[in-house]
Amino acid sequence: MTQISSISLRRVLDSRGNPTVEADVLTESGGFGRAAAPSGASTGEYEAIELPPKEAIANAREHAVPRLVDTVYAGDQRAVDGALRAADGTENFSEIGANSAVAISMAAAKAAADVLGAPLYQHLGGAFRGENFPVPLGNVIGGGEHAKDATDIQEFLAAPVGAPSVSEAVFANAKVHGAAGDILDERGIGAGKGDEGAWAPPVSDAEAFEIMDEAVSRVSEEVGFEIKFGLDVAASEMYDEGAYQYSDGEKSPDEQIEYIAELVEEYDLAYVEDPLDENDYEAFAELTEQVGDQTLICGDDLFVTNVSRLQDGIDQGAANSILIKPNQIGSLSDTVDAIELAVRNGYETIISHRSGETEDTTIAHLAVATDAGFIKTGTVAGERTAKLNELIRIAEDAV
Ligand SMILES: C=C(OP(=O)(O)O)C(=O)O
Ligand SMILES: [Mg+2]
Repeated sequence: MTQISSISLRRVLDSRGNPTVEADVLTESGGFGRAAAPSGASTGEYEAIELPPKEAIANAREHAVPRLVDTVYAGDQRAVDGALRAADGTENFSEIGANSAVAISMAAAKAAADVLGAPLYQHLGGAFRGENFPVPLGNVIGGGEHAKDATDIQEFLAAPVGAPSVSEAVFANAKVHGAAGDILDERGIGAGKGDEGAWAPPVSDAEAFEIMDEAVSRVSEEVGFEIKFGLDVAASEMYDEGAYQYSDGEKSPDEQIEYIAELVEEYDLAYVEDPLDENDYEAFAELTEQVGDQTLICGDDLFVTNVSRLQDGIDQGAANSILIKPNQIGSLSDTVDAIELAVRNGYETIISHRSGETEDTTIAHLAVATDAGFIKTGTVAGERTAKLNELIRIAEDAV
């Protein structure tokens, strides 16, 4: 029933106005799935390879499509992803492109769900998936690689940890974004927005902390539940010549550990992603030792959704949570392997968007299917609200 009968690949626009790969998968019984690859700007050194979309599409048409069509069943995700791996023949999808691979992989899952008449989260998670819903982490203020002349730290994220429901959490994050805008106005600071729709004001990180702190406490008071905040430092992007390069000077790795530990204490941060360079497992382990019982120390560029990098982290006690981005590794099976390894070892999982996104909502389903504690998918902007609104619908559907 779910045998793949055709695959179409095309270029579509992403939220930055760049082309990306979209895949349609059809099954012999008429099941249909469509998915598009997102794209990062602050990419990790060890991510699977995103090829220019024209090249990725041409190579996937030549090598992957013939192996899948009339042969593989969309309902057998391992077989789909195994065929993609075999067609590619490299460790990092550099032949057909992780962008083509992940689009086909996700579209096949959707086609299978369509045949079964089940929502994607149900197909991926099965009857025994957990009953929890992820807490959305919402990017409110940001800079780094996502906006020029703004903060050094890439993302200041609202974390509505006390929200009684997904929809209240989603609306709370939007309110925090609004409150941060008000506070910027009150301070006479004009701000544009970065790639993910977060405010990108020309302020120091210290001022951004003040604004975030004020915004979450205003909204927390209004909605009546606890809202914390967190960071994606994206520290690999600032690491150069053995030090972290901030606008107001540099910090050695030891100073960086001390600085982050102080921020965790001072602001009671719920979440700190990539506070250290992607090659410095030892420093991650040191920071995790110091503050890992108070906050989530998350590896994004550190782990790149890759089981072998995650296993190294587990062995060394580096971080206590992992950011999960399907396009960093190139297939849903590899993604789920990383999630399962994390869960078996007590690492929290945070399913994440990329800074370049489309209307695709797969990550909302994946987060619910795998019982992830958190989902990072922005706050405002259509390609972000696509996922958040889907989460609200899933929560309604799942009761
Ligand atoms: C979402 C992120 O940005 P990008 O997609 O640019 O890597 C991130 O770093 O977590
Ligand atoms: Mg990151």
